[in-house]
Amino acid sequence: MFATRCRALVRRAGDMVLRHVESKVVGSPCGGRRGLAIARTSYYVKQEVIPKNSRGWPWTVGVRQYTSVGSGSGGRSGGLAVRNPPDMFPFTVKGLNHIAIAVPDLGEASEHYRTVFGAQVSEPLDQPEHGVTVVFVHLSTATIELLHPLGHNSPITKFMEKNPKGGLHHICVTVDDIHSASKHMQKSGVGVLGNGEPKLGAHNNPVLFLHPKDNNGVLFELEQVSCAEKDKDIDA
Ligand SMILES: C[C@@H](C(=O)O)C(=O)SCCNC(=O)CCNC(=O)[C@H](O)C(C)(C)COP(=O)(O)OP(=O)(O)OC[C@H]1O[C@@H](n2cnc3c(N)ncnc32)[C@H](O)[C@@H]1OP(=O)(O)O
Repeated sequence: MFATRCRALVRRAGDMVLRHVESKVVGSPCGGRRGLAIARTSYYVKQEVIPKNSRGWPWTVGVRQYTSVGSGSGGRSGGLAVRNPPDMFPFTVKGLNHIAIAVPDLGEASEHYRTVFGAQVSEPLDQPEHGVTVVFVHLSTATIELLHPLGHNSPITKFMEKNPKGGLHHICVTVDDIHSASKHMQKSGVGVLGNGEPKLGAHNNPVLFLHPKDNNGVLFELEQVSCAEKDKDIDA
């Protein structure tokens, strides 16, 4: 019922939006309870489907961002012409997961974000597989991961030597299919660090890192987040 109404509604808004919304909402493997559908929709497609209760329609379609549209030639966003990713793109970036900052003193940094930014901060968590200890700083919709070297072979040791006061270390984005993402990166000439196989990260999800020299000098982490986990976030 939800899928049918959504399809019918979206059809009114044009072919490009129809294809996008169908692939993300109607075809979503995370489909389920209707009450969550709106929240899930706006999460996946970045506000392209906006809840609205006028004229008996539960939703209306508004075009805000077109960065994750999977097909069609493009559209307009905020008055600017935008181009869509290639057709049949092999994976989807669902959004920003966290931004990591390497710090020389975890306790001091946690206290800084707690008392200066008013953030909720977690206890330090050792990640021996990754050679770091992390603290999560929760800032409403954004999470900062504070990093400090752990053990003798930490991958962030050199970074700390070059940036003794700390610095922006990496950006982590959530993806729906980390194996497809990894294959696509390698095909595109982007170096996947390590042996190319995902490891479990601090959230117990599979993660991979991409070489900074292939991404404008920025180290990227990809984290695959399961549907169940997203539902937990939406419920919270
Ligand atoms: C717990 C988990 C989670 O979130 O779930 C985590 O966060 S684990 C977080 C920690 N784990 C990781 O970072 C894993 C992936 N990282 C790595 O494999 C390594 O850190 C590399 C990125 C390959 C860098 O290795 P290393 O520092 O030993 O090599 P290197 O000094 O020769 O660096 C090679 C070039 O990359 C640059 N470089 C190094 N680290 C960088 C960074 N974080 N951001 C931007 N550029 C960076 C260096 O300046 C250098 O540039 P020039 O050549 O121009 O001088």
